[in-house]
Amino acid sequence: MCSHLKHSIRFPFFGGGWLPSYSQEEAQHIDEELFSEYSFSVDQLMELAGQSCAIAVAKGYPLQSLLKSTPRVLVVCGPGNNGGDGLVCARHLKLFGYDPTVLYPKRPNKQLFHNLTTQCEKMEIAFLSKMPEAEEIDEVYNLVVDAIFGFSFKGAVREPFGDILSVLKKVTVPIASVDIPSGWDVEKGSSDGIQPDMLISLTAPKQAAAHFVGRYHYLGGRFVPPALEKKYKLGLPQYPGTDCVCQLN
Ligand SMILES: NC(=O)C1=CN([C@@H]2O[C@H](COP(=O)(O)OP(=O)(O)OC[C@H]3O[C@@H](n4cnc5c(N)ncnc54)[C@H](OP(=O)(O)O)[C@@H]3O)[C@@H](O)[C@H]2O)[C@@H](O)CC1
Ligand SMILES: [K+]
Repeated sequence: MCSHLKHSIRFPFFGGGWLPSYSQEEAQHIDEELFSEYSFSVDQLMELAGQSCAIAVAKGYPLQSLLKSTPRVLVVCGPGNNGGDGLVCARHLKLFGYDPTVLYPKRPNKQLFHNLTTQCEKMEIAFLSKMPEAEEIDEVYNLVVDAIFGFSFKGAVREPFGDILSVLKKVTVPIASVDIPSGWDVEKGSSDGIQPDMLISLTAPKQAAAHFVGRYHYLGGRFVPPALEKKYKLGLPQYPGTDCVCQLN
């Protein structure tokens, strides 16, 4: 376990101050420790993470500001826990009055993901069988939630996600990325990757967040116990009041 952070970059956050960012390995250690030492379950943290993503989306793109006549949002979910955050986010967006549609092309055979999928279906959230073309997305949806890959993404993108990311590079509606813009190297970012308008960093920003140039950067996942924050020198900002997201830019 590493509790000493060697590679943090610092960047300013809303209201003043600085926040360190974390390497892929550091993010994975923090994640593991939350489950092993602090006895959280994945379901618990995923619910809080996904709900904070929905709240950040609602703050950045309020219902009354949407340009289309129906509040449709496309939520693209990947095969890991980032995709699970997307399913939770879709469910909470529905509760907030949005009309989410989910694309979930590679579904892991695990009870957690079956449950999250059923919960969405029972809330009459539609699932697409294929990725729409960029023009159709621009025409039908107000924004896209990118929950394809998070901090475990590595190497060249494998299909079907290569094609999906190619479409997302062409859309002109805003993209809100969960934890990391999908397809970006978790530490170095990607100059020719998708360029989200919103990034919701979970627990703490990863190093790639330093390359984010969109309008809204939120921190979500207000579940870090103080002792863990101290051990990893997370230096998290003060969340306002009882809010579970904090705007960083
Ligand atoms: N403590 C926290 O902060 C919390 C974090 N949470 C969330 O968890 C996220 C991390 O989740 P994670 O570890 O499951 O991995 P994630 O990034 O979703 O992707 C793994 C999947 O992607 C695949 N894959 C990888 N590379 C690929 C490639 N090149 N091309 C194609 N596929 C590729 C890989 O496939 P495989 O290697 O199995 O084929 C695997 O199936 C984190 O970012 C945050 O959103 C919250 O839910 C809870 C609290
Ligand atoms: K993502």
